[in-house]
Amino acid sequence: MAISLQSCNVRSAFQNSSNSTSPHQLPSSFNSQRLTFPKSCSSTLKLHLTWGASVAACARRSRLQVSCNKGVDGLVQEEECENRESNEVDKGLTCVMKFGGSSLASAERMREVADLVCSFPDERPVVVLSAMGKTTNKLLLAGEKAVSCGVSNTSEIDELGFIKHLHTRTAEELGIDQSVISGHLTELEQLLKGIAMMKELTLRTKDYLVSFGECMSTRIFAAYLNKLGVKARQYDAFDIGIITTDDFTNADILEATYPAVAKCLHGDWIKDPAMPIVTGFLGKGWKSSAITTLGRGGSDLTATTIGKALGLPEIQVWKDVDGVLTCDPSIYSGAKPVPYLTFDEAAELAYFGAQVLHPQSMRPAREGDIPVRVKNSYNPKAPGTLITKTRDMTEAILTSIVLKRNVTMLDIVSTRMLGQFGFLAKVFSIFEELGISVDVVATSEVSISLTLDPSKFWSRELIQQELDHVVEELEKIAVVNLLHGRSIISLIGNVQRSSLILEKAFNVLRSNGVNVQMISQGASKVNISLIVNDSEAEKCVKALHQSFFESSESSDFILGGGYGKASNGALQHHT
Ligand SMILES: Nc1ncnc2c1ncn2[C@@H]1O[C@H](COP(=O)(O)OP(=O)(O)O)[C@@H](O)[C@H]1O
Ligand SMILES: N[C@@H](CC(=O)OP(=O)(O)O)C(=O)O
Repeated sequence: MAISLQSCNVRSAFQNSSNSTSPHQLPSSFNSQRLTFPKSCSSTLKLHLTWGASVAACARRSRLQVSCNKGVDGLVQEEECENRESNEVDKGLTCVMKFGGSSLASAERMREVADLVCSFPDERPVVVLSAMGKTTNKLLLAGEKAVSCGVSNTSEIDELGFIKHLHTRTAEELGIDQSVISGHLTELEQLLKGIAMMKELTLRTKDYLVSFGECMSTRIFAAYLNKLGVKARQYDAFDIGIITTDDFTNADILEATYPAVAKCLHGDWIKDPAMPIVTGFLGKGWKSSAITTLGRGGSDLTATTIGKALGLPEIQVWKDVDGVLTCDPSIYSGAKPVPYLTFDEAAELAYFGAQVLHPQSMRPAREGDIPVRVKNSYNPKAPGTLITKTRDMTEAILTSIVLKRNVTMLDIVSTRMLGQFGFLAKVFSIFEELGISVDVVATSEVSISLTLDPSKFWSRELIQQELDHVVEELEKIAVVNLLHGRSIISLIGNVQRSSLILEKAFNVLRSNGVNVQMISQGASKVNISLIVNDSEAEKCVKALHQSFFESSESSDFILGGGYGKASNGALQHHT
């Protein structure tokens, strides 16, 4: 019998639990990755493991059943590994399939998604669902209206009517009992009345409010699968151990989540196999025990978190496009699917604003080294995008172009009151004190250019008063120029070929008469960011796309001057 421990560390010795007083029985061979036990050792074993990765992951890979005996919060867990190469375990869960709101807009779409889920006979997926269509936006709007409309008018809020109609009609068209969602619809209306009474919508209440979307879509979908004869079980993420910080509307997943989710989903599967249908986007604050959300688009993160917790071999994220595209199709309809990406490229793309993936969603997949496939639920035959740790970069130049609009830029030039270290340290300490995040930075000895993103959807909005305060503080040590209405164009690709990318990009921009105001190449080595005026940004993306992805000609031109390397290694250019 062998257990591949992957990243679990073995802390102490082994015991044959059938005789707990016997001396510790060491495995016949041992290294940090793999334990091999004598053949005779087929009964229940107790292992003392330090959590480094989900023990369920080990179990799946080694086809052993693992169950936690203790809570999820201690570092050292006592595990029982039973050598059960039985059918249930062989037929364990095989992948995560996540469907976003764009895949779940109507009863018709729910039917298609159900067909899709059931169309892979060898797959036994954990299904993660977002709210139907535009439900989350409508819930937020209903909440905002409730603040000022008066208690007696809450029932008349248009968005409440829309949500009720969408969900009751969907249930009706799928032929499932309205009781599956009627309790939630009543509770939603009561919540809106509560908001109207209090005349306030706190972040905590916002999270509770939007949770109704995912709670209802998953209940409808699970009931529909059961009606089709496919045994399914609905789960609310906040009840299965998705434990987060208490940062309402933008919570982070905590480590305790992984063993807790594995214990719950794997345990239930072993006892009574049924397809798990889990709410995306939601969690439970570890201090408050209240419902939290993971930031807009957070169901992608739920999917990768569950994938890592269960150590599943693949995570599928189903969208309404043929995978990750070479740029946002709403900016340029000529965007094409990107067949392969690394986790780093995908994370950078998401961080710099490509709506297709949640910015944090690659982290669990990278940590668990689990491939993520982005597929189109409207066109399942399309190959989609496969995201893995590494890929063949020999031919790669540019992968994707990402545009982030409405960015504020600051040019900060030292008055030389402080030395070089003092200047940089002081500038960044001001941002830290004010809790403002910085996106793109380029520095020289005496100047810093950086961007602040007021529209960043996973952080709070910056208001003018805060910006004025930043400028006031910075002006104590520098001359500051605040520039609104800028865009960041991120060129994601093989930065080993940055000279070629820059030659080509600058040639395109120059021939379009565009002045680049700052450029920065981050330490991640997969992204070069260019800052231009908002008004010129779309034109730039189209021209860059045509040059990089639609022209057969490679770079056979040289662009002279205009940018240099800053002392910190960041490339920079100022107009
Ligand atoms: N580089 C890109 N590749 C693919 N889609 C993109 C890209 N940039 C923006 N998008 C947009 O992201 C959308 C898919 O993401 P999202 O709406 O979050 O899907 P879902 O709700 O299904 O999770 C697409 O419809 C597309 O308009
Ligand atoms: N429903 C949430 C969470 C989510 O992930 O949605 P989607 O998968 O449709 O982007 C939102 O709209 O933000």
